Amino acid sequence: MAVIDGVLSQDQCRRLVWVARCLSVVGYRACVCSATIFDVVAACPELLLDVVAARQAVREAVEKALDRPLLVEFTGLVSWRPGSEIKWHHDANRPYLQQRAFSAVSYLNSSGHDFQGGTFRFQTGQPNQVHAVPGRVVAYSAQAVHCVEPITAGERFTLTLWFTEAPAHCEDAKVLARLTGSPQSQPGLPVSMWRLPDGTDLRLCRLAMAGFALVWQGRVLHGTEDCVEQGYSGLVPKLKLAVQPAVFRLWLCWQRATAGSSYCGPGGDPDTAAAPLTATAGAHEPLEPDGSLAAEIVKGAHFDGIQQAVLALQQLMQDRCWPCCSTRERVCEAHLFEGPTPQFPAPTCTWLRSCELRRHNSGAPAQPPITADELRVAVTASQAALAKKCAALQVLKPRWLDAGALFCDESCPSMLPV
Ligand SMILES: O=C(O)CCC(=O)C(=O)O
Ligand SMILES: [Fe+2]
Repeated sequence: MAVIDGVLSQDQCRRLVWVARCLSVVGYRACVCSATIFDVVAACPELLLDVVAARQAVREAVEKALDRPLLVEFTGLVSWRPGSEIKWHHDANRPYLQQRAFSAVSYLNSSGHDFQGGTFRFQTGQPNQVHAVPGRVVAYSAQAVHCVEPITAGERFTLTLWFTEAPAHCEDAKVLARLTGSPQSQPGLPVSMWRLPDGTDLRLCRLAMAGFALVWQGRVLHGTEDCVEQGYSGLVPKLKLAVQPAVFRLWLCWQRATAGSSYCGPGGDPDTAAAPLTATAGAHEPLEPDGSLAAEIVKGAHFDGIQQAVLALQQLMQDRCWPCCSTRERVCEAHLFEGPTPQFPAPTCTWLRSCELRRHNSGAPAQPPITADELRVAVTASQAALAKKCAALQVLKPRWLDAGALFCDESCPSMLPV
């Protein structure tokens, strides 16, 4: 294991925190939100520049410290809110994670200052604990047992990289494929990954965050119910997809209930979080919707099971609107749906040149690194494709996107890299 300081600059950390705030969604574990590199590609490809530069700096620092070449298998920005923790575990503890060889967690903000708790501990060896300092990286074998103590206040941000030595599991080719629009199959996660112990189904939360709901037998589903989970083709009546602003408010309640006071809505005040939505997205609807409130059933959209519905919606939205639908991130959404076309700033091109996405080392297939021009073309193409898809998807646009109630954390850097 190694603790390396100063890998990322304060400014890089600040920008990554902002990217995480913009794009992260529920789905990893309770009270934790995360944005994978694919979420960044999907929602706002220009923000990839920050992520790729940081990812490369961390990879190089870890390769040097561990004295071996590494391939990135997973890149994620993670926001840990009060109530979150991970008990003793190692990072390759699932049959489908056996390719994972090393882990590197980069801290983006400070324990004791930006958040309380959240100490990282190793079960054996030295150092046995690591405190978060912006720019600090802790790297360790994926087999090393460690934990993160509960976060008790504030929000803890990390950039988590997992490394593999198996070229087939390297993430880079998939990132490039996404950027250039090549079809990319998404391996399904085991259903258990989507369920919280209280029965809350994170897929339904994601749907709700996007302003959609699944309706079955006239009522909105909140938790997974085995009868609809199975996805057997004989399911009658079928699940229906509804546009459901009231469910969105339910999600806010769930988020508040699980995250305590950490949920930071518009203006930063948890109690006012729902206000702009109430004003614009169905002020008269009671908090607990029933099936009759699923006002706009999207015509013809019915499914045999939750996973099928979620995947279909995801595909329908071309994987693109999906991750940018959390409440605090309407800046990005507006940017994507309604805002001016962002310009790709010239200075970043020079900067990009050093940021190869693709590795060519011993085991990996030899590929030339992506050039700034190639990435620029890919980004432009993906933005154009996005604009077209969004235009075609107006019918599915969640109502609350019309709210125009944009907000921005004052500590945010400007929307575009400079
Ligand atoms: O955030 C950290 O310090 C470690 C996170 C971790 O152990 C994990 O995501 O598996
Ligand atoms: Fe871990």
